[in-house]
Amino acid sequence: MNGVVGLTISTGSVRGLGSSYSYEDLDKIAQYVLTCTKQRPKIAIICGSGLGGLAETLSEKECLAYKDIPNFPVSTVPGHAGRLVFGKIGDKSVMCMQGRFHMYEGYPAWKCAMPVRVMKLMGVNTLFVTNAAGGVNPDYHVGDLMLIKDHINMPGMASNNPLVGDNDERFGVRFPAMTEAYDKKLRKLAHEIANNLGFGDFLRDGVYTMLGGPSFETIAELRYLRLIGTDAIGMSTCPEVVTARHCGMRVFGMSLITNVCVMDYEDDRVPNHEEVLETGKMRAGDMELLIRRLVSEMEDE
Ligand SMILES: O=P(O)(O)O[C@H]1O[C@H](CO)[C@@H](O)[C@H]1O
Ligand SMILES: Nc1nc2[nH]cnc2c(=O)[nH]1
Repeated sequence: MNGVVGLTISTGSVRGLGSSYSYEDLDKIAQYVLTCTKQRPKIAIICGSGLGGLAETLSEKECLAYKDIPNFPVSTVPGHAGRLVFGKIGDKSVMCMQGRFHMYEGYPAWKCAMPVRVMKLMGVNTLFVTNAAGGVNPDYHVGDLMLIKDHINMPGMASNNPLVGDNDERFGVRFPAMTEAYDKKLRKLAHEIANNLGFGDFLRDGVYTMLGGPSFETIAELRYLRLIGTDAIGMSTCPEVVTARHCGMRVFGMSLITNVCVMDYEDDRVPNHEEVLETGKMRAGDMELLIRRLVSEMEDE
């Protein structure tokens, strides 16, 4: 397959840390992907666990399996189809990742986020990230939609930041700010649209925390996460968002609360991935509607 684009992965970071894909390697992947679609999207959407249905709603749909893209990772998790879907929402070209990469699959943080750099090199300037998450905030209910206003990147705090390693200034600066990781204007517009759609009762605004997974949290861990300001907990998203902000992309994030996080030793409920996927089915339609409206109504960058 490498022969398709003549891509061999180059030396990588001098100290063996961080991405082993150079700017040129990623650009070859981006140019290859562009040969597989007539769309030239400026908007990309990463679909979380069980949330890939949004990609099915695109018009003029074209699909490209990750396994058919030279040097692209592959999805290993149920609920992540493992393909790029190109098409249109209204008159806007978009691309969806129907399935993302997680650190618990064995991918380092930079590799989880590597598709974001490919998107950037394809011309994308706005990234939508969605995920399935557990509700840590006791006021949250299963089926709530949470607009992500900020995140706590736990793996990143332990040096599993996707930007670890040599910095290529063509992507961004060595020390990027993350104070406004999630675009305020898009969040405001999403609130307005959600209220018009009658979603006010189940729309939240909160802080997403990423843990590496794949085990769900202990009760003591959940109590700690709440203390530090977590509203929703998951195992993804932060590497993608940090990488997107590093290369100057505008980011909008949304979590679907798929399960309650049990924080009481007397409570026998346990989280499981099947429940996560089931909740996705229950609320996915509303999430899709909100994102489609947002894409249609937002200003181009
Ligand atoms: O974050 P996404 O990919 O939506 O998936 C979430 O759901 C899975 C656990 O059920 C984990 O992968 C967690 O991160
Ligand atoms: N870590 C974590 N990830 C999730 N993804 C969906 N639900 C959960 C959860 O409760 N915890």
